Amino acid sequence: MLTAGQSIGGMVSTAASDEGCPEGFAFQLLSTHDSTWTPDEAKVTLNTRLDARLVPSPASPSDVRLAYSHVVVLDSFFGEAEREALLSQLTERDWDHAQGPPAAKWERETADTHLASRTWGLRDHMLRQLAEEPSQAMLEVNTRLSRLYPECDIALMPAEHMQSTRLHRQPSSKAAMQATQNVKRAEHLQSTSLDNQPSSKPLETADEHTSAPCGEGRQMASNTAAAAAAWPQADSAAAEPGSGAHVRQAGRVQEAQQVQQACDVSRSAVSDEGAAAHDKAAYCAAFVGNAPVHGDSFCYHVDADPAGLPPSRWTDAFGDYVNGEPGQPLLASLLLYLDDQWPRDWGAETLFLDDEAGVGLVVRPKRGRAVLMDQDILHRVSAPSAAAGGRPRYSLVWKLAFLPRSPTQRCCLARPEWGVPTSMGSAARVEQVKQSLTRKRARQEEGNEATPEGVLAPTS
Ligand SMILES: O=C(O)CCC(=O)C(=O)O
Ligand SMILES: [Fe+2]
Repeated sequence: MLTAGQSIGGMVSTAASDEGCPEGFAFQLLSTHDSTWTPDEAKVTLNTRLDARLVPSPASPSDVRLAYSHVVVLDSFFGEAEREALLSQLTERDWDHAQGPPAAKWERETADTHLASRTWGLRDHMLRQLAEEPSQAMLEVNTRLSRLYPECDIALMPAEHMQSTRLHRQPSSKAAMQATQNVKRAEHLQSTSLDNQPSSKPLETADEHTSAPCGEGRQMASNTAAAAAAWPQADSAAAEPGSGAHVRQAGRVQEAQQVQQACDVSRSAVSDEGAAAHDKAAYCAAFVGNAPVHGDSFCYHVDADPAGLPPSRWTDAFGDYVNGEPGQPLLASLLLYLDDQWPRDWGAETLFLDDEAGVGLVVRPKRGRAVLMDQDILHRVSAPSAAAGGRPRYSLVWKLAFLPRSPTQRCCLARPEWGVPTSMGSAARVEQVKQSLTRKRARQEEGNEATPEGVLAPTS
């Protein structure tokens, strides 16, 4: 374990220590093992950036920086041995997948938001096992990831510390909470808009979210009455800094309505069981298992956004910041597709959206394929087509925090050795502005005019 203070101060240690940190707050670094794998074995199929925006950046000289969200697709990141082992671990060896996932390990209690429909997700005991007893295959994946990003320490996202620690009144209505969240989102968008758009633009964007049948956040299973009791969340909370809209929620549906933004962690359970039936502590997982089947429906969500978390041990330690801020943990997800084969016409692609620009990306499930994404990017599963029959499309997602080793270091999914990432949507527009500034600067230098200043300096 590594404490927040240690990692961010550059004092890397694997000993558990809470010294100088909020009570009980410690990172669980990825466990690794010996491996012969080298990073050049992975094929970089996609290295892209979207969601360009100017954001406050206390660590940057000009107090603002140009932020992007990244999506990286790596093929041959893991081998057949790891894929088979992981799929067996999550199902059963020789399981007949045409019958759906095994009920002993999966339950149909997971949703993108508390309003969204339920789909298959791993049961709590499986999520715990993934976090607490990593299998050989997981150790190999962890090792490969750590080798790919040797300059950062990589930890499981401490989901349990990202839940609100404040007690609040019950919300007057879900709609009120949602509206407040969207005001928060709108404020965030306004403060970060590159085009200096009138305030109606981001607010419209926010309203679309309010009225959409699906809200934000794919949520995990089996959080409990304890979650609702410990972290009730309300309209008053939503109005406070740090309780923004981009948090995935945890909890069975009744609690989720109360907890609202309690915890990220991808998918949430929405069981019919009453809250009183549960007395164990809420379990917020750093893993998510997905098994979408034909007929399911999914919603765009972000996995987590450090600029919009409710007050928690996490925000006590790190405050509110935009993902990718120098010196702060980068929240990123690693997704592995686990099916042996997945023909194109079976669908079930992962979709990524640059909301501002209204364009996106499609990533097809493929054997040995891994996707790395910043957690603040809008994305969703798409359901398998009828052609897939009852067969689920399996994915396993690691929720991670990439920890910089110095206050100025910025962790980034796009590795320098892969070249400048392809810019899409709002990032492509920014690229155009940068090019025109570069041309203007060249003309000004020729004509000896003043040069425009540098927040648009190229970064990945
Ligand atoms: O499996 C996928 O395509 C995406 C899953 C996802 O978004 C999640 O687990 O948070
Ligand atoms: Fe997700």
